[in-house]
Amino acid sequence: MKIFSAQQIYQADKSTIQREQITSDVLMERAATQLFEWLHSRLRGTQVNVQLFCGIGNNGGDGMVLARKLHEHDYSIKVHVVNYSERRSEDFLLNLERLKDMKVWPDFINKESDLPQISPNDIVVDAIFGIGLNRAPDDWVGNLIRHINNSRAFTLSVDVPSGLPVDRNPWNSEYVIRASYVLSFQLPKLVFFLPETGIYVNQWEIVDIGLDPDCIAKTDADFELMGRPEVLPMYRPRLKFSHKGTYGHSVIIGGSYGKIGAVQLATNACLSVGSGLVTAFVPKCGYDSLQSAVPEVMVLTGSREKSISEIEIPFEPSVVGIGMGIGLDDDTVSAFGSFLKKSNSPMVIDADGLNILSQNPEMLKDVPRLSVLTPHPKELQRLIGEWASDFDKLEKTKAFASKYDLVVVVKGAHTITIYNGKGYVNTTGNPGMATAGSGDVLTGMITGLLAQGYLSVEAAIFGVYLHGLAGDLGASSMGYEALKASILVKHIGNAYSELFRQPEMEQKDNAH
Ligand SMILES: NC(=O)C1=CN([C@@H]2O[C@H](COP(=O)(O)OP(=O)(O)OC[C@H]3O[C@@H](n4cnc5c(N)ncnc54)[C@H](O)[C@@H]3O)[C@@H](O)[C@H]2O)[C@@H](O)CC1
Ligand SMILES: Nc1ncnc2c1ncn2[C@@H]1O[C@H](COP(=O)(O)OP(=O)(O)O)[C@@H](O)[C@H]1O
Ligand SMILES: [K+]
Repeated sequence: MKIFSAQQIYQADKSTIQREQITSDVLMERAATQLFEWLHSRLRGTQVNVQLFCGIGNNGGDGMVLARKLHEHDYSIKVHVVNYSERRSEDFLLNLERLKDMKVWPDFINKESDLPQISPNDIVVDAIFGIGLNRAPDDWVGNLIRHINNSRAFTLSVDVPSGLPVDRNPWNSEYVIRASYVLSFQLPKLVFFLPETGIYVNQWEIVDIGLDPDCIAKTDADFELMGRPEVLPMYRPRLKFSHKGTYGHSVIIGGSYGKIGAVQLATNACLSVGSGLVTAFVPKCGYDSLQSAVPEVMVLTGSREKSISEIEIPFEPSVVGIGMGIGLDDDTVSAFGSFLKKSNSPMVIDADGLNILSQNPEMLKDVPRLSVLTPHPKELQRLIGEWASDFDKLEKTKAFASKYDLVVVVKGAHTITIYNGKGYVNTTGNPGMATAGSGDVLTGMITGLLAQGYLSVEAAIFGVYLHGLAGDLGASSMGYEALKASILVKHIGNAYSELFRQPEMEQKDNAH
């Protein structure tokens, strides 16, 4: 699913209005009807107080329409107009009149007003600001937002949490609604998925308001949300008359004294994701443990006991995954550098492999194009330098990836794969995966997918999705805390099955 900028959303609104030959208030009515249906299907007439806070733009207009519909269905409502500007939108005014025609009289909140009482049992509808927010809310509006947050009432935000701009970080983090639930029109917003701004969104859901599908299809989005429908078509089926050679020979290079487990996890994951053959290249101290822990894996060793000082692979691997637990010894660094110089096909680089690149940036030119780099935030920072915000981080990563023609997997709660100026936002995974070695598992999986012929960007996106799904399945049986990296590996097979399971309630199962 595409993720649009505010400008692109306005364009899609405009194009829908033109194409369907409707007026903008018809689109607003349609949007707010969806909001009403959502709320009504959950409340089913329950006598709860609904307090609607509506701005004076079109987001407030949506709130006005919702208020009218709730009133028509005998809900107990209180409507507040947050009167932050005299420049009221036409559709807001139109719907304010329609509400008054039904003898519902909103109160107008301005700078001098007392803050309204909100009980924790009320439902708050937040329709103060939408995607039109372009500067910090005034302090009195910010205080009202804080008051709503402090009420602990269930807060349903219309389109976006008010006070959260869609293309930058908020000016003042206190002046943003902490939404219990966001109903986002047609498409999700990038801010829902970034660590600095995703904290304002507990759960979100798309409401389909029928925006022009041609316009959406034609518009190039900088970011895309990767759910099952986007990932499934990337799957490469196994062929009946295939053999292990069909699915590639992966080589995992890494490990040092005390860090052989990283290679064990990566090789195991590489096999489980479907690589035909897997060889590990480790220092001598890793030989026995690897041979007994993962009998399917072949093991090569270097000449040293505790670290890698040269990398010699006596055959042409389909793909190499390198860096986990490899350490930063001088000899390891030069072995890594020489290995890069003689490598031509895409590889996967993780952990200390990335740290070596950060410390020796002249090596970057030797990284084969279309290689996949999998940094966690600290490793990314060492590679691309400090950033001012998540938005800045993504721009800098895009520039870095384009400069060296690489795929960069920015790991996090919503891992974002960056390639060719675009970002692919992952939807699977959970906080149980914040555990030692889960990154090693991901590296092994992406390597194993490349071995099977997936293109670099697809191996990264598909691997990240499947890795998160394995984590979700693991967490569903054992919870977050006990989830360990080795359990992720055990669930890779289940994750494949889950990918192909037909959800019974696909239509309704779209909350996040
Ligand atoms: N355009 C359309 O056809 C549709 C728009 N819809 C709604 O319209 C919303 C966008 O509406 P608007 O463009 O009117 O914008 P908003 O309702 O988000 O904001 C209202 C106006 O306030 C002003 N403003 C921005 N920041 C401010 C601040 N800090 N203090 C005071 N004033 C400020 C801006 O001029 C802005 O246009 C969407 O989020 C969505 O809820 C929906 O009704 C669906 C259809
Ligand atoms: N809160 C979270 N939600 C979802 N996924 C997470 C979360 N925290 C970590 N992960 C995932 O777990 C992996 C952690 O990788 P990394 O930090 O490299 O771990 P390690 O170095 O221990 O192997 C990444 O794929 C990341 O996306
Ligand atoms: K809002």
